Amino acid sequence: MNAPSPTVSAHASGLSYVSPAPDSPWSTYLSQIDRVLPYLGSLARWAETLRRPKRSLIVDVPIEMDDGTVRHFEGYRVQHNLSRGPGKGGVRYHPDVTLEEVMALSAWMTIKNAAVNLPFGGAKGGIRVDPKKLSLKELEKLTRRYTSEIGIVIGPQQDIPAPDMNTNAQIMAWMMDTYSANAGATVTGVVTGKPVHLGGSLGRVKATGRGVFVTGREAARRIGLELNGARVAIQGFGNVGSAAAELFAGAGAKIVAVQDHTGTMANPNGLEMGALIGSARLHGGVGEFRGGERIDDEAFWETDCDILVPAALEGQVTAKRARRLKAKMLLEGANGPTLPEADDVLAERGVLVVPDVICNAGGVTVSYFEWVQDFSSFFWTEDEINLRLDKIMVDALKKIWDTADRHRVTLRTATFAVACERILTARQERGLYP
Ligand SMILES: NC(=O)C1=CN([C@@H]2O[C@H](COP(=O)(O)OP(=O)(O)OC[C@H]3O[C@@H](n4cnc5c(N)ncnc54)[C@H](O)[C@@H]3O)[C@@H](O)[C@H]2O)C=CC1
Ligand SMILES: O=C(O)CCC(=O)C(=O)O
Repeated sequence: MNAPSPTVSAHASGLSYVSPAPDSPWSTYLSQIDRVLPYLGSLARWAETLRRPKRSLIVDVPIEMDDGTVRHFEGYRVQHNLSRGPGKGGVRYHPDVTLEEVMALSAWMTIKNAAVNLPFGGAKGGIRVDPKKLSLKELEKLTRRYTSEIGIVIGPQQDIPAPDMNTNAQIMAWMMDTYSANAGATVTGVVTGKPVHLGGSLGRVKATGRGVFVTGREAARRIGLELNGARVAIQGFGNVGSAAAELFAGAGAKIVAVQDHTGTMANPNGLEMGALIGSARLHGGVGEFRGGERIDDEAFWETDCDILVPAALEGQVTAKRARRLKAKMLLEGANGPTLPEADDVLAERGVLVVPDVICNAGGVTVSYFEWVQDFSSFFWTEDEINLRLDKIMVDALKKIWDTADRHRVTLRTATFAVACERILTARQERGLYP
């Protein structure tokens, strides 16, 4: 009898990763892989490697709450692919986090790290929790216990977490401290995105937004769109969205609409960035800002703009919304914001999509710089970091653009082609026998 095919055995194990729910992040990722296969030549025979995570860890994270009760949270760390180096990718705290979502986020890290040629595989982690409902003490306990639980798979040479949605430098500091306490020595290189006093890198906080701006500026130049005076709409005003907004405004663009979980604010003459950032900080979101008009959340997708930046959650750009967009260019600050069907609509309508796996790679690029600086204990200036970041992003986009022209495909498929060639070549060269 023939051995069962990997697909059959994955089904038999009860995992959902072979037939995910339509429009789920993992199904979006699998469809992106299907689309790149014709451009991989003989390397396509290794494609199954990309369709299954190397290692998925589910952990139970019990903590004592401030009222004395004990609550259990579910946490994850998925290492999607380790062919090119240690796992690398952020940690998300969100009430909707699932294993399947973390699988997709870790897979996009594999593609992203290869697209900008960082010596990393892809990984991601998360806890299903609404951190806004925890006290600071509960948040610290949760982070420390989660770090101890995933301590068996992370490490500066194994897998290096970093911030993602609802996590930040303070959370990275607690993770570093817990890992170090368990290891019996300070190990700064186990996470990136740390505070600068603890081995963090200058420039990391704004690096993802900066990468969105730099790729956006390059793409705009190539399609003849003048940034000075361009109208930009942004969904998500957290780490990524707010940093990108500031840089676009600094280049003379008008931020005409901003949406976050507290509402959507618009002003066709441009929202004043300093005031908006101050108000968002004070009120925990943009919804209380008085320098613009509050509009219906769904109307955001019809904003009269040149550039639209989704910088919040996955699956936001549906086919229906894609048909209504007025933007000439979509810059994916978020991971996985566009569904495959919407990609097709946007391509048909001639809307340029700069995909997540290159557009938001600025964060992990500076995380790589941080990891290198931690190893050498020699720290660079912010100017050095920004210069190196800009060069990596511009060079990577050029290669992707050339690939898109050569194969006559979208920038997303071209980014996957560049990345998958690197990943699968590494896989092939490592061989099959341990
Ligand atoms: N932080 C980083 O370095 C990187 C983040 N990303 C991606 O960028 C996206 C945003 O991440 P961060 O800015 O770090 O997170 P954050 O936690 O700093 O901000 C998230 C923003 O999204 C908004 N948001 C949440 N739910 C929303 C909803 N239903 N509708 C509209 N807005 C909503 C929040 O209000 C907040 O403004 C995520 O997709 C993340 O994976 C990608 C690369 C690196
Ligand atoms: O900085 C990092 O290591 C990862 C950032 C991240 O999670 C992402 O790019 O989606």
